[in-house]
Amino acid sequence: MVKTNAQTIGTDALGLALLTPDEMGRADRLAVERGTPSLTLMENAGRGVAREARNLLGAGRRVVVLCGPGNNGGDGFVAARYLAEGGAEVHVALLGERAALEGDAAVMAQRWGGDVAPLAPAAINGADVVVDAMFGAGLTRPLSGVAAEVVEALNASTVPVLAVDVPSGLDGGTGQARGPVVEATRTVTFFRRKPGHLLMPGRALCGPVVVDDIGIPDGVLADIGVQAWANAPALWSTAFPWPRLDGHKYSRGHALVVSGPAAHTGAARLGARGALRVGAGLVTVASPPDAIPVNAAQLTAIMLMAFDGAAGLGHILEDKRKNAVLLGPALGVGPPTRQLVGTALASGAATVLDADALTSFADAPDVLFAAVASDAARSIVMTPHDGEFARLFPGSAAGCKLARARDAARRSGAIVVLKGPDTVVAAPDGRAAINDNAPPWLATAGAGDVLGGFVAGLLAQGMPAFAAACAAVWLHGAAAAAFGPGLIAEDLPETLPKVLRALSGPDPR
Ligand SMILES: NC(=O)C1=CN([C@@H]2O[C@H](COP(=O)(O)OP(=O)(O)OC[C@H]3O[C@@H](n4cnc5c(N)ncnc54)[C@H](O)[C@@H]3O)[C@@H](O)[C@H]2O)[C@H](O)CC1
Ligand SMILES: [K+]
Repeated sequence: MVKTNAQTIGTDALGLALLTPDEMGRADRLAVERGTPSLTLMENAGRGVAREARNLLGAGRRVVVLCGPGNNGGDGFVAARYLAEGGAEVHVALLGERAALEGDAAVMAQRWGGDVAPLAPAAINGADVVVDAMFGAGLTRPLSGVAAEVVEALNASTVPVLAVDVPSGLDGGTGQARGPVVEATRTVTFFRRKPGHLLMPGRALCGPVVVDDIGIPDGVLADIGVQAWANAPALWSTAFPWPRLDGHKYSRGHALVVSGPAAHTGAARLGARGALRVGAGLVTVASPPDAIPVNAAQLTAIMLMAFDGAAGLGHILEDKRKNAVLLGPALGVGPPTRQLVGTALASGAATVLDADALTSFADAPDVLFAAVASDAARSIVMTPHDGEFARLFPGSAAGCKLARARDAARRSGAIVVLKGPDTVVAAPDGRAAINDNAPPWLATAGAGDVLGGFVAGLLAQGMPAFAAACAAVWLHGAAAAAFGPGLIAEDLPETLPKVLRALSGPDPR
């Protein structure tokens, strides 16, 4: 087990660690300090690139390797050598002078021994596959000049492109491109993925990412102090509230979901259904008087309680068995909802704030953050989409999604789930998980309501907030993927059991 941030991450979660380009450079250096020559790292990296290029080459023969002026290019020279030794027709094109190459890259260029042409758009003509070894972790500014022209030619062609480490032009730390960027068919990277391999548009630009072991020992991760992970069951399964033989519905918590008025009750029922399906022992919808008939007509195992205003909600939450509350969807934006949020936060129950519960504080975020900070130990999760996020955290509206979510979690004191195709879950202490299993058809009305219910249901069962938010986001994506296109929000809770079975938790004890 590796202890990090007072959180025990199972050793099988080590594979989920995400390293920034700087952290990756540190991993390289630590590996060298521990006895693996950097040339060996590059040899191993280039050999893996050659393997992946051969896979893409298929029946073709002509490989063009585009090399940049640094060690990304060094990887390319190694790959060229292996591909030529394997019988491919290999052409290398280099940005800059061969004599200007330094260090490991210069050594590998020397070992290549074959011709090296100047980098130019025409270099890719007739290629059956192109290896993009121009820029990797050392990118410092947008591509320009001939590199930009080559990228433009590549993206206009249909030739398969294998990117080395990251597609040239992509910032491996942020997943963003500040200028021309290669649209790769596949990417091969080394030791661990970077946040930019999972964050959009990086994930789309990389294509499938292959992670090769090049001889860097996992032990370096403890020295680096990993703060970001890819979201997957290995990250949170040890904290997942699998049912126990001696359990009963009261031992599995009681989630409360606050309903909107009569014409806006579906969101609460979607959340409630999600909370029940994910395992909360009991779920109650708290309904304003005018919505009682419509909610009552549509609820079965989910219970119903009437409340009228913040005082009424406070009265319900005096019953501490209701230990998790979800509010926001379809409540309406304005002071009444702000009062409901204040009541929920004051109750001590684990709280999930979504939609209108967030937007209602758009003109006074610090009021919300003060209420959240009042009990920092409590489990509070915010689940904004980009629009709600921009209203609450206007200063963090642009830039790297990972950094924005972390900044928001630190400022608010809550777990922040910044939703999207690359949902980021961030904790105030800097821990973050990036989720990459959500299919595009998850973007459907009400899906966010179900996600809030999954979070509330896991919190009700006592799961720690960061782990609960990561698990809920992953289950949400997995249920959508399992169902397939044509998904509507109502299908998510009903597909969850199939996903939970596949997770195959420990035999009940
Ligand atoms: N043992 C090792 O070092 C290993 C390294 N790996 C590979 O190394 C690269 C990172 O190499 P690095 O030399 O740091 O940077 P790049 O090759 O990505 O960039 C080259 C060089 O280019 C300059 N530069 C940056 N941006 C631009 C730009 N827009 N236009 C022109 N020039 C630019 C800058 O000076 C850079 O230094 C890593 O990605 C791996 O592929 C192996 O993976 C493992 C062993
Ligand atoms: K590259």
